[in-house]
Amino acid sequence: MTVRVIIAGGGTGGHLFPGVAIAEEWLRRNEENRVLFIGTKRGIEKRVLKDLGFSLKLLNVEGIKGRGMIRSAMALLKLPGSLLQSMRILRSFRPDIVIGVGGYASGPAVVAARLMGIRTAITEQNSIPGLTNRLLGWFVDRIFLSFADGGKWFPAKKTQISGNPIRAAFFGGKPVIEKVSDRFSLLIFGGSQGAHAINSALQAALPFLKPLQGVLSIVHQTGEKDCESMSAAYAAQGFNARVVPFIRDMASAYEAADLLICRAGATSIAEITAMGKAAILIPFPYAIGDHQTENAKVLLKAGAAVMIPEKDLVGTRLADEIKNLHDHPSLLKDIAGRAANMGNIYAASDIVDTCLAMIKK
Ligand SMILES: CC(=O)N[C@H]1[C@@H](OP(=O)(O)OP(=O)(O)OC[C@H]2O[C@@H](n3ccc(=O)[nH]c3=O)[C@H](O)[C@@H]2O)O[C@H](CO)[C@@H](O)[C@@H]1O
Repeated sequence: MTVRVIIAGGGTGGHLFPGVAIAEEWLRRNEENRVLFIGTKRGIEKRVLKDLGFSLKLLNVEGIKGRGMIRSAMALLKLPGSLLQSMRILRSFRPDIVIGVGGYASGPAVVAARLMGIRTAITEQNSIPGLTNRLLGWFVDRIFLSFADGGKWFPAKKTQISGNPIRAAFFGGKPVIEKVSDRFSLLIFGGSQGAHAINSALQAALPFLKPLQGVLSIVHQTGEKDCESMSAAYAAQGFNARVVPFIRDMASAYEAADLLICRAGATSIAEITAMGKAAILIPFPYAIGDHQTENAKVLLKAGAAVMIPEKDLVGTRLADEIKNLHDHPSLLKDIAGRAANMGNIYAASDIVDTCLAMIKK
């Protein structure tokens, strides 16, 4: 049986990449299966899907919540148009199922599918869902949860705790970046868009990391804005670092790292645990319901990560945590081992199994 699947949504990597993981799994099952993505032109999907070999259709849709009265009203006015756009795409592609992965484009695409009698599902990566998914929960056939906690926002009989799907490269791929074996390798990144607070803290930490200068190997993803200034800061302090706005091959970057310094987005957490990596987590404190702190605490309680709340993020503290983990290899290894115990690499496979059963019914 061949299946035609639409993956709708994205915007940030935390929503899009679980969708990519599900798409990969459909194609792994049967290379005749067809997958189409629906997103927006401003989302990360526009920049990354083509290189991954996936087709993308764009909707003219924006976020409604938290954007001021006028912009919210304008976004609302665009909704009927994006619903019609979605229906045209669905009529032409004829999917067996539409899976919303969160983000603006998932709303109209999933509602259009529902109106047209096509099977629907959503994935919720966080323990506290965003507005689009909360509303879609009432319409869809199935809700796949990364965290059991997310369930309390949705009708219970539709939910399935599947875990957060991660791409195959994170657990079976061959690393292309060689690890520099005699160095202590840091991978610093701030979610899919970079994090100014982490970049600033690193700059402030560099003078205190001087004792490790000859030992550190650093890869730092800054986002677009801070790339130049961060490069200059490393050069000025005499550190050798590879500084980039975005990393395309994250699986290899994780693989080569001894220690990660990053936010605590749900998809980053799923990847860290699947790869069994030690991390210093610095949750983004303004995410809905402070859900990144909740994500980080799950690891913290299991001794599977170190956490620095952003309010405590100063150069000395960050440098001390890095030095401590460098100086105590057994501690680093224990943290990585406990993280590995929490990894779930079967989420995409479980989601595709359930979707197949829904389609066959
Ligand atoms: C600020 C905010 O609200 N962020 C949310 C957003 O985060 P964000 O989009 O940052 O998502 P995550 O941290 O969960 O995931 C980042 C994803 O981007 C990839 N990546 C990252 C950097 C890079 O250079 N290259 C790259 O490919 C990572 O491998 C990962 O797959 O979505 C997540 C999942 O809904 C939420 O939990 C986060 O709270």
